[in-house]
Amino acid sequence: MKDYFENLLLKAEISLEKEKLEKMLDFLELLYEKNKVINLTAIREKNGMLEKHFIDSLLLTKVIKDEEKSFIDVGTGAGFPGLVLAIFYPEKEFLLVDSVRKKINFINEVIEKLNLKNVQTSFKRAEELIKGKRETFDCALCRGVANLRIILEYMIPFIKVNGRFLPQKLNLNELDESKNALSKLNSKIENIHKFNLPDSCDERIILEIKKTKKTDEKYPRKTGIPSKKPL
Ligand SMILES: C[S@@+](CC[C@H](N)C(=O)[O-])C[C@H]1O[C@@H](n2cnc3c(N)ncnc32)[C@H](O)[C@@H]1O
Repeated sequence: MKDYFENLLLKAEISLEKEKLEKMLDFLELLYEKNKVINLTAIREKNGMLEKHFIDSLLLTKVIKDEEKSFIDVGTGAGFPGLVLAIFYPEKEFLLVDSVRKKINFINEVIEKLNLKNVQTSFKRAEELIKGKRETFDCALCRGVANLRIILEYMIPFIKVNGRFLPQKLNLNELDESKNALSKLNSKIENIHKFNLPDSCDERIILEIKKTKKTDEKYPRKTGIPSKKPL
C-alpha cells in the first residue's frame, strides 16, 4: 500500500515527508476499518481511497499559499479534504465541519489516535455555525457537498475580505448558474485549476474564488433555505 501511495505522489508531483506519509497511511487504515462498520465513503478499496480521497485532497497543496493560516472545511465527511491537509500542514489551523455526528465522531477518533494538535471539529450545519465566525478564516474548502451556488452561500461569509474559497469540482457545469450568487456575495472567480488524478487520469478542478468585500449579514439565510432556494 505504501509503495502504491508513493507512486501516486510521485506521478502527481507532490512531495510528502516520511512522517506525514505514515500518518496518512494510519488515517487510511482507520478509515478502511471503520467503513466496514459505518458508511463513511462509497469507495471501499484502499487503492481507490488513496487516489480519489487522499491524492485528490493533496492537489489543493498546489493552490494553497504559505500566508494562508486558518482553514474551514464544511461537509468534510470522513475528513476530505480537511483532515488530509491538516496532516500535510501541521503549522496551519483547521476547523472541520459536518452536520452528521457519526462522521465527526470518526474524525475525532483519528485526531486523537494521530495526536493532531491543529484541528478543531463541529457537527453544526454551516448556516448555524456562522454565528460568531463571520469573516474569520483565510481560506475555505468544500468538496462534494452541493451545487456551487449553494456552497458559495455557506462558505463566503466565513472568510475574511480578500480571503479565498477553493471548492473542488468534477466539471465546470455549475459556473454559469452561480453568477448571481457570486455577485450577491461579493466574490469572483480568479482562476480555474485543472488536474488529472495520477492513476485513473480522471479530471479534477479547483476553483479559486476571492472575496472582495464584506458579506451582507443576511447571508447565509436560515438553515435549509440556501439549498431549497439557491441564490
Ligand atoms: C458527499 S459528502 C462529501 C464528504 C467529503 N467532503 C468528501 O468529499 O469525501 C457531503 C457531506 O456534507 C455534509 N453537509 C451537507 N450540507 C451541510 C451543511 N449545510 N452543513 C454541514 N455539513 C453539511 C453531509 O453531512 C455530508 O457528510
